[in-house]
Amino acid sequence: MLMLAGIAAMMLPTVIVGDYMTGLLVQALLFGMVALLTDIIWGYAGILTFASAAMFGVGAYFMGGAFVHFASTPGSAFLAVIAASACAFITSAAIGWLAFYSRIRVSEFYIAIVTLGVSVLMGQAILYGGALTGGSNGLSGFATFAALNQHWYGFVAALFLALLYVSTRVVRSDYGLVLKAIRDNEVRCRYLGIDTPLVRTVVFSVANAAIAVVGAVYAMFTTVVAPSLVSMAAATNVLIWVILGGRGTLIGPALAAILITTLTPQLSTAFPLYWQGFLGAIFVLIVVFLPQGLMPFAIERAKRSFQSAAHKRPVDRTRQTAAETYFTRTNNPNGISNAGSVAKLINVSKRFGSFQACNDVSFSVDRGELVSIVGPNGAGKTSLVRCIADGDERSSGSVEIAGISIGREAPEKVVALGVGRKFQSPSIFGSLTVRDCLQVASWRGKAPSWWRRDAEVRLPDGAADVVEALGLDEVWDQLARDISHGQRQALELAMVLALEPSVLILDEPTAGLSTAERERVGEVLLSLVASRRMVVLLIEHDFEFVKRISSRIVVLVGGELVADGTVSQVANSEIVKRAYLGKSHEKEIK
Ligand SMILES: Nc1ncnc2c1ncn2[C@@H]1O[C@H](COP(=O)(O)OP(=O)(O)OP(=O)(O)O)[C@@H](O)[C@H]1O
Repeated sequence: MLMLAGIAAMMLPTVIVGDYMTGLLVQALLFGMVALLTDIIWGYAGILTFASAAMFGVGAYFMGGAFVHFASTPGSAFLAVIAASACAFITSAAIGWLAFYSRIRVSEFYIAIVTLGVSVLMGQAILYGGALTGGSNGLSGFATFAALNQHWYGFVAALFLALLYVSTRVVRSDYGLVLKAIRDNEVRCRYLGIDTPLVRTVVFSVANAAIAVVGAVYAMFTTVVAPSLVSMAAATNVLIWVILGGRGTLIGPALAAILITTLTPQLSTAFPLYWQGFLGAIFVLIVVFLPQGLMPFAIERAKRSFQSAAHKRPVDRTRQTAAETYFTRTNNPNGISNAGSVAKLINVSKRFGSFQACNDVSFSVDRGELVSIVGPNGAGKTSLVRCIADGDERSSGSVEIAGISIGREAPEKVVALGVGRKFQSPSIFGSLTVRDCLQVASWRGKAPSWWRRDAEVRLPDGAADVVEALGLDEVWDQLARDISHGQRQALELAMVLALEPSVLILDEPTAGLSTAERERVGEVLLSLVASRRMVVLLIEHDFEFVKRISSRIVVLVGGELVADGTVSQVANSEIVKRAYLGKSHEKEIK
């Protein structure tokens, strides 16, 4: 019903404007769809792509080619759509593989360059495609389905609304939450077990296949396909629509594309000399003064006026309930191996060029041990734990988790073995609420829904304890970037605990916390070690705290392991007093 009402509303302009303008609106809606899909790729999956115009061109040329070289029948149109979307999907998957998976490991930034290169290649293939593509003249004048512009408009408006509906559902679903999390902090996502290269490649490929379908519809409607469709100017135009409309808003880029496409013929006729310059000036002004784009600006303004109106209403205290009403506790211990050593390091070394950050470090940790790794600044503590959480980090040696070597596995695969890592500076998702951060963490690598949003956050006991003990329930609906440093530390700790790791790596988890909060973190850790028989590897500078909660202490100095023993053994060790704390601290150790 809503869809029909939407189409009816969208049909209104065709009653008012003439046939020419209706035709222009059809094209504008098609470009609006391209802008919206590009926004999903760039604004949500964080892939700056120059390939949208090329994918659009692929669809248009497949359709034009099918109609010119075969027949203008529904059957050939259907086959052209299938072939075009398959071609766009496979090309995009290849780009994704090259950028995220291959041994070449094209860096994040260079995916933009790869898409640019692929666009240029496609443009050249079309230009020199001979009779198949019509060369520089393109393909034109082919027979298509006889329909009035108004009918085309109805069909394309329905497509537009369907795409808008599906896209909105997807970005508001659990999957959309993962996309936002990846856009915010991809590294944290990988350390939560999310296969971000796969997620991004899938989104890139599916959205590009959809863009090719839009291109095919464009060819059916206009009966003209020309190399200009895949030119650099066309590629840049798509990005301009997205920037002007506002990345990550879906409707914003679509509206920008529709507005610019419909205004261009009129304004370029009225002001032939100034129109392009005028558009360029608007673009520069928006990039400088509204870098988020027009739509987020409008939404922000609307929100502010709504909030100031809401401010005048009395606060509804019944909403300020404890977080327990928002999350449920789960208890699914992830089956820690019965093998004695849960974490085993064998001759682990880490080099940065010629600099040796860790040298032949070997030790193992058994279930139920809380081992603190201590040492002076620059001793190699963080470098060492990075080697445990990411198979690609160490230069030599091996790491085993519950008897299984981590090999050269990426962090998301090491997480699946039971390793959870908290970073030195809190690594969270700033633009998500505390609740959403915990929800993303609570999926533990399971595939989130593309269509629905889970209303419930299910947290295991350890994470739930941190939420309650460190007051995260009080900031449950606040954006993570707006909470205090201590709360961010607590949030990251709770996120990592939501993974129910068998090996928990904590890099200075209490930095920035008050003494009382430190005590509470210590209690939570001790209870996890006692009740879950978890392994905790803790990097901590506060030696008093270390002494109180550790079952063992490992000391690193200059990348070498210089001591490994119980608290009393290490605290009384001469080498540790000299190398780690210095003579003046001897009293403190005792
Ligand atoms: N990416 C890098 N490139 C080059 N050198 C690095 C890199 N990361 C760390 N290092 C160097 O490796 C050494 C060990 O660093 P690391 O961060 O592991 O020490 P740390 O014991 O954790 O220190 P802190 O207690 O200050 O965090 C330092 O000298 C550091 O400068």
